[in-house]
Amino acid sequence: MTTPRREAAPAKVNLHLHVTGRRADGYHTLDSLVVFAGAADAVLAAPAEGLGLTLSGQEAGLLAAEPDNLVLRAARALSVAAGVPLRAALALEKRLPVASGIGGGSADAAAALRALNVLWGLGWTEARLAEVALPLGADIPACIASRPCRMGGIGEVLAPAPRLPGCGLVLANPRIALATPAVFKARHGDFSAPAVLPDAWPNAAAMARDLASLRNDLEPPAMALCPAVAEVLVAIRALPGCLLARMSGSGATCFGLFADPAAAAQGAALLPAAWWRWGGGLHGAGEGGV
Ligand SMILES: C[C@](O)(CO)[C@H](O)COP(=O)(O)OP(=O)(O)OC[C@H]1O[C@@H](n2ccc(N)nc2=O)[C@H](O)[C@@H]1O
Ligand SMILES: Nc1ncnc2c1ncn2[C@@H]1O[C@H](COP(=O)(O)OP(=O)(O)OP(=O)(O)O)[C@@H](O)[C@H]1O
Repeated sequence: MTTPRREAAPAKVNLHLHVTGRRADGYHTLDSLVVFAGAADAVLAAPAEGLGLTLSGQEAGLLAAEPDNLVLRAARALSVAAGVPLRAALALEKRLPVASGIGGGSADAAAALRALNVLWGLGWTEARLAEVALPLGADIPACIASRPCRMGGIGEVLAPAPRLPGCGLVLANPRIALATPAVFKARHGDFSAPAVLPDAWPNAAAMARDLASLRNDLEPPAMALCPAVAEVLVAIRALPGCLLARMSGSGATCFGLFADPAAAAQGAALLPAAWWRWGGGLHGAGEGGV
């Protein structure tokens, strides 16, 4: 039996998120510094006669009833675009909370595309996969890369991020799902200018200082829809060693920035057990995590 292709689907974290405009089709243009956390789902792809998806993991429950998982939609879109038969046994290990602002569904779709790119022997570039993926979700191009990046356009314009220092992240979600369209709809006020960022930060404290002058423009509307976001931010800010706390994406997950993964893991353990919480390092930084 062939070993299935396994791809990590790490959580996306928007360290800042400025809404810079609104297009005629209703989508918003964004400026965001995006990083990926060690917290991740996983997608496995193995050869099969038809298409199938199995779900496992502690966050799979909410998705079980959905006929159109983003993993299956991504597989169908790639099969059509590449002109190859829709054949794969897919498995999703779901650990990230659903509809929580850390792009779990987008990360899963991106991981499925990367896995099928190999399984089907396509050899496509990330940019070509991203073109297929964008109609399925604005976050998927960034998730295909799963590397720190500066996001522009509606999510499809990706530029290199500043060189990041070693750091730790806490992620916490009050277990309240927030729908992205509702949060964008509830946003009022002017648009923001894109941020001005340096080429590199010497350490996490310097990074936190610069990020503190920026915002997540979706935080106020998300808080109006889900007041628990404010509570999560207060709790993260109070953790020993927390350098900055902010909401990610359209919420309700918030992050805390720490000097290193160990401090973040210790901090996460102090948050209420009723919340989904995680602490560790960036994806690919060889971190642990709780
Ligand atoms: C807010 C972010 O999390 C920041 O990374 C993402 O832009 C959201 O990306 P996503 O969940 O993949 O979003 P999609 O599934 O493409 O869009 C859901 C809905 O959010 C709104 N939306 C999304 C992305 C964007 N740049 N402008 C928008 O206005 C639109 O109403 C859209 O119908
Ligand atoms: N594999 C999947 N994982 C999560 N959600 C999925 C998946 N497949 C389909 N969905 C649907 O997509 C919706 C958005 O889920 P997701 O977890 O990506 O939201 P999000 O974290 O708010 O994303 P973003 O940060 O990109 O706005 C869910 O409400 C769910 O109905």
